[in-house]
Amino acid sequence: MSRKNYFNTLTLAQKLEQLGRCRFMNSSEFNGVEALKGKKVVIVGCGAQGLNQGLNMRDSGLDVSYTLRGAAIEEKRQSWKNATENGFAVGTYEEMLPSADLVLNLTPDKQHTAVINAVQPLMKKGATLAYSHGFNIVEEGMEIRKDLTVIMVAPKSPGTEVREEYKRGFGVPTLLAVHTENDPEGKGWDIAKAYACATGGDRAGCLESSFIAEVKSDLMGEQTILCGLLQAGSLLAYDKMIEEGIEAGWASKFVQHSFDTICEALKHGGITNMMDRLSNPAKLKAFELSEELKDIMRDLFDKHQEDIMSGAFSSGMMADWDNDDKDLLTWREATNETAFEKSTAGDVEISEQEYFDKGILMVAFVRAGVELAFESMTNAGIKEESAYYESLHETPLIANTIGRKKLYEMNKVISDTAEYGCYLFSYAAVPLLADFMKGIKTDVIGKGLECSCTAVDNQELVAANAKIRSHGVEKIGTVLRGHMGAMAKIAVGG
Ligand SMILES: NC(=O)C1=CN([C@@H]2O[C@H](COP(=O)(O)OP(=O)(O)OC[C@H]3O[C@@H](n4cnc5c(N)ncnc54)[C@H](OP(=O)(O)O)[C@@H]3O)[C@@H](O)[C@H]2O)C=CC1
Ligand SMILES: CC[C@](O)(C(C)=O)C(=O)O
Ligand SMILES: [Mg+2]
Ligand SMILES: [Mg+2]
Repeated sequence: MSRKNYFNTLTLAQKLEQLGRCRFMNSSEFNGVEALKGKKVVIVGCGAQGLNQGLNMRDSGLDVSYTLRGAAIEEKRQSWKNATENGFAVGTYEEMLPSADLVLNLTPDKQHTAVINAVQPLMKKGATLAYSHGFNIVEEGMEIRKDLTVIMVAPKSPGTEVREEYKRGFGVPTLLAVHTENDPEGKGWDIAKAYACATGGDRAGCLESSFIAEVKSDLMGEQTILCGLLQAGSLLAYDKMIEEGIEAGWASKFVQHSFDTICEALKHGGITNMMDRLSNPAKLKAFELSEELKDIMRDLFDKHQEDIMSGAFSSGMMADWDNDDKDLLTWREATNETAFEKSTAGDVEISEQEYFDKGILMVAFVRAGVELAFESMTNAGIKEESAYYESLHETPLIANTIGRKKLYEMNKVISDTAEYGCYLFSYAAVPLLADFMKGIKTDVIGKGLECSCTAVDNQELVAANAKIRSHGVEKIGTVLRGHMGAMAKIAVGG
């Protein structure tokens, strides 16, 4: 199939301008859902994002319905059940699209070209088409009818959390964009802002972004720290504990809940707070391991970012699409067959603090992964705010999915694009870390440091703390978490 990488058609100046678009939007810039009041919103697809965004938008007072491909309706597939069991009207493209004012394309990225080719001829003149990820526009060069407005509202979160946060009276950080080639009436921003208000995104923090900045950062986050490294770290940690004689049920439960437990500390106070949950000797050990991990994995992180920027990643994945998803399905099968995935969590108590004290290696994986992803993204021209959302901010949300049903759940909940990238990274990272893992013992995974003394060298501790706290992800994180805290209070009336 012939595809044209839109990003690669731009001049260097245009690429840099698009990539550098990133502005934190003030809450005074939003006017609620006004621009969409009385308009007909039709969502194509009712999966992870489709269902949860639709529920939020309806609760925000909008007229929301769904359109599904014919077979999904005839066979009453899961997407049909998702929509109808939640009381939404569902119809064919022909029934629903001609009267729609705003059409949200929330189908898998692989299907976008076919979906858009089927959907756009039925859309009325001057309607708006929305995406939650810009792959189709940026990497496949999809061209949309010139009378249609094209926007993007991309939640930086799995669909389940988009809904849960909204129900709490809040939302998830969201990137907004209007496609420069498709804003014929100049209404794109008003619609994108109203859409973000309807999903609750405005309450958590929105960035004025571009399709390009979203794609190049989203792909990087999901491949490396958000999914790829959480998968590699889980598999390596479990295998090591079994090799070292730790009881399998305990190891299984420990790995399943380790990242979500330690990332709760990350969510509240960044890497600094996560590391501060360790005793000083354990913190120094985690610091040393994470420095080593950063040295080993830096080139791999940079390669993923480079391949994303050049288009090599997307052409590789699209070749797999054209090959009936052979690599994706092989990796999925291999992941399901790993010892960790096949293990059963034991009926054992593990306290919250134990996840830190006995999981020094897991803390090291998180620090190394968050910092490397942030560094690779910002070195490539992605702005710090976007890089923060795609590294530190979203890691706890993805870790929660592993806590629910291990790697199976994570890979099911994320998009197919993220799942492919996750395997691509993790199946490169696991062998890369083989020698490092040979030196790992139960003092850093499974049992904790043997020595109970808390003495450390002052200079060493001061230097480690300074390096952790002065990292760019900590500085921008403090600012963005400050906005989120303030907005959460406003949203819940506190
Ligand atoms: N998963 C996530 O949390 C996130 C996803 N995104 C983006 O959101 C978009 C949607 O992803 P996601 O929610 O994961 O998708 P899902 O895989 O969960 O949803 C698939 C939906 O699309 C429908 N569908 C699949 N193939 C076709 C087709 N050929 N024609 C019409 N409908 C089809 C399915 O219905 P059926 O097969 O029954 O017809 C189903 O309702 C993607 O662009 C993704 O990158 C962005 C942020 C996070
Ligand atoms: C992290 C994966 C993601 O980008 C997301 C949930 O934000 C996706 O594509 O699923
Ligand atoms: Mg994402
Ligand atoms: Mg994604």
